[in-house]
Amino acid sequence: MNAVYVTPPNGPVRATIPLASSKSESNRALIIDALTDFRCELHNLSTARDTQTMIRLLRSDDPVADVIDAGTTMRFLTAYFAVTGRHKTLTGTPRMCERPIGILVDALHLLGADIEYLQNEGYPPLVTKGFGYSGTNHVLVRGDVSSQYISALLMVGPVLPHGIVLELTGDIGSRPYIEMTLQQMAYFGVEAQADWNNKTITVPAKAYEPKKYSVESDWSGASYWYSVVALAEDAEVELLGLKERSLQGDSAIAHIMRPLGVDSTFTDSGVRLTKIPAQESLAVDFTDCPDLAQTVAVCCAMNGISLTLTGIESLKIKETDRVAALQAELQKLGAVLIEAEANHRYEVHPMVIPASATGAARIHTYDDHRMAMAFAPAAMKRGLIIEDPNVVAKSYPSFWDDFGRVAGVRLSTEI
Ligand SMILES: O=C(O)C1=C[C@@H](OP(=O)(O)O)[C@@H](O)[C@H](O)C1
Ligand SMILES: C=C(OP(=O)(O)O)C(=O)O
Repeated sequence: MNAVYVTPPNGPVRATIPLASSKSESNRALIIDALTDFRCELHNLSTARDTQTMIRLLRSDDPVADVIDAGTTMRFLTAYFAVTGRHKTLTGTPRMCERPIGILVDALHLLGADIEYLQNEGYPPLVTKGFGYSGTNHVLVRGDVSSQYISALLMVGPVLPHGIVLELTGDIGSRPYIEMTLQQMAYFGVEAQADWNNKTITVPAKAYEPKKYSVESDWSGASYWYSVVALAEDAEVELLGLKERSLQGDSAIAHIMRPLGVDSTFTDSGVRLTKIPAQESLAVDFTDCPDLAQTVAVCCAMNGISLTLTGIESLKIKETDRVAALQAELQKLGAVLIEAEANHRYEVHPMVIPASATGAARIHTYDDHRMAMAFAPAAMKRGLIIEDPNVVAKSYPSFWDDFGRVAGVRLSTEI
């Protein structure tokens, strides 16, 4: 499918959505399971390509592990293969080979891992060649580039002879993902001590306990449905399998979307979204929840809400440079995203350019699942074409099936 044409609903939106499960939780559970020699019983693992790739690569004897475009899979497997002394080449898409990994590899080197870069220093592809404990278990790791390096080190920490002590430097981004890692480790019997004031996390040397574990539905995937409800004239949507008290930091979408006009009522089966009046402007710090930034930016742009965004620096090193991608595509909807100050404050100004002057909106998705899914809800207001729609397979393979089930939204493939 080259593109999909999405048209606005012709009546009220009523839908019950069985969400995909979280790829973040799944990928952590899979690494921990591997460290118990696959003795856990994992339920409701995500169908996301990132998770399916993790499952395949953990079980494979192939000397080359191609993670495709999965950041967590690349970072978590690098630590796992390194510390377990495996000889593996880790590679991925051209974009994956532009996403930095030097901070993690430096830390693993210090612990005693033998890792070599195959092309560019600090970037995949790389090869893990063996492990001889250095005697050092105390490592300094920057906290302001990607939390995935920290999660990767924490999960392999218990199998090192003296555990691991991580001292985080700089601001800490995506901290809820680090907390998710610590909570999943605790569930499997390894209690780490996190001292957030001193930015130090101490993990004991201890075997994980093999257990049953069931993965929750994906709050990041839920965000697109919040945007649908905010943008549709009349909407009520129920999202199944979500919990109010979640391991996932992206559950923050429930609070962020309230001033944007969406109320959340938690039920035994999930959460029901209904419409309430929206504010005219909003400021959101995305430091803890970077994956929500695109959804909220598009939602505000389409609903005439001025948005101030902070904490979005990490967006530049994700599946694409998401700041640049948003800037280019929001323009097609008549809105602009500008860097307001050099101190990383950005603003979305909705509808600066009259819709009549912008022509048919054909949204380019930049090999980024979240570009496709963040822009799709704009179809509540106007017809649009989303290019390369299958990109959603990375985290939410059934996204278009679910979207097509929304009453009155018509999807047609466009060649
Ligand atoms: O650990 C995880 O599961 C993730 C951490 C975040 O990355 P950063 O820590 O690089 O921001 C997030 O953007 C990504 O989608 C998933
Ligand atoms: C950034 C993301 O994933 P990753 O870094 O794991 O590729 C994402 O899913 O938005």
